[in-house]
Amino acid sequence: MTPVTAQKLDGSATLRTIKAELAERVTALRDRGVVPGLGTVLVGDDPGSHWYVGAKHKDCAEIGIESIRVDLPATATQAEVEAEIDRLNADPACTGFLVQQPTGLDEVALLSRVDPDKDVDGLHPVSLGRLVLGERGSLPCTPVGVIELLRRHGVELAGAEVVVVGRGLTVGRPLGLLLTRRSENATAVLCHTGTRDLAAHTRRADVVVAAAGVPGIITGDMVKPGAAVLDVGVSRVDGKIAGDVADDVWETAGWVSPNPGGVGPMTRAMLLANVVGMAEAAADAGAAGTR
Ligand SMILES: Nc1nc(=O)c2c([nH]1)NC[C@@H]1CN(c3ccc(C(=O)N[C@@H](CCC(=O)O)C(=O)O)cc3)C=[N+]21
Repeated sequence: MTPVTAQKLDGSATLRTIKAELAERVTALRDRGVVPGLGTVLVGDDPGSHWYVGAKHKDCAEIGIESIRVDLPATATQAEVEAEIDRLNADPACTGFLVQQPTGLDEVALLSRVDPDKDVDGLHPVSLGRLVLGERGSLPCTPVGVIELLRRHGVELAGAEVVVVGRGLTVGRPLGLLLTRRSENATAVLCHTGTRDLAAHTRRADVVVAAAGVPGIITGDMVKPGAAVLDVGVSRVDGKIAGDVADDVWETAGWVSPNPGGVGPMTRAMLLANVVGMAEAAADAGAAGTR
């Protein structure tokens, strides 16, 4: 066995820290008479999706956020899911909500139906448009979780070369936009299935974010010594979670965010942060309106 040299980017521990910080903000909101409430809409019986939704409600309960859980059978139609979205849009007890993906339905249509001011996933077209324009809005949870995990472990992004592997809507695409903001100042390279020489890109990178969903696609020989490597890929192989990062990466990298225990818990942390932040924004807008 070659020795492990990398330090862990510990998403589970960071989630606990962030929950403690957010619990104080929830208490302050409740003191102002505002109770944050997270809604979820889950369709079907995918075991992963059930686990994620359950974890999100447990997180909420721990820090004083109320939750409204809507579970629909796999046979639910587009119109039935849209009716639930309309109900949550109108429900004052629900300060933010998400439609758990995948649903097997037209997801862009579902996302677009959510009130952008309740879009805690940061994936509504208006939220993504605000991100492109650099305006305030809710931000997508997984890519922000990646950035927050690096920041809280002191891994510098300013001036760094970051290679993102994967161009999906929930991770790679928005992560490129976030990293190139002035506040992050990273150089972002988005690699994907059309990339001619993936290893040539990852070997230059100070930070590699593996979000391809291909088990073991990033191997030790593809990583610069000392680089930070974040495993975002989630595949299930023989019922076990398999990430995009091969075990030998721990021998070369300086930092590794494992899967599980890395970016997954950070996604939950950033969802909670969005719920609290949007409830604060709504409370401030309400207070301004009554002055
Ligand atoms: N509208 C929508 N919003 C989402 O935020 C969303 C979604 N759809 N669809 C699916 C993905 C996936 N996702 C995860 C959340 C937590 C963990 C997580 O905390 N995982 C644990 C353990 C996982 C396990 O043991 O099964 C860990 O990494 O340590 C992982 C993945 C949110 N997603």
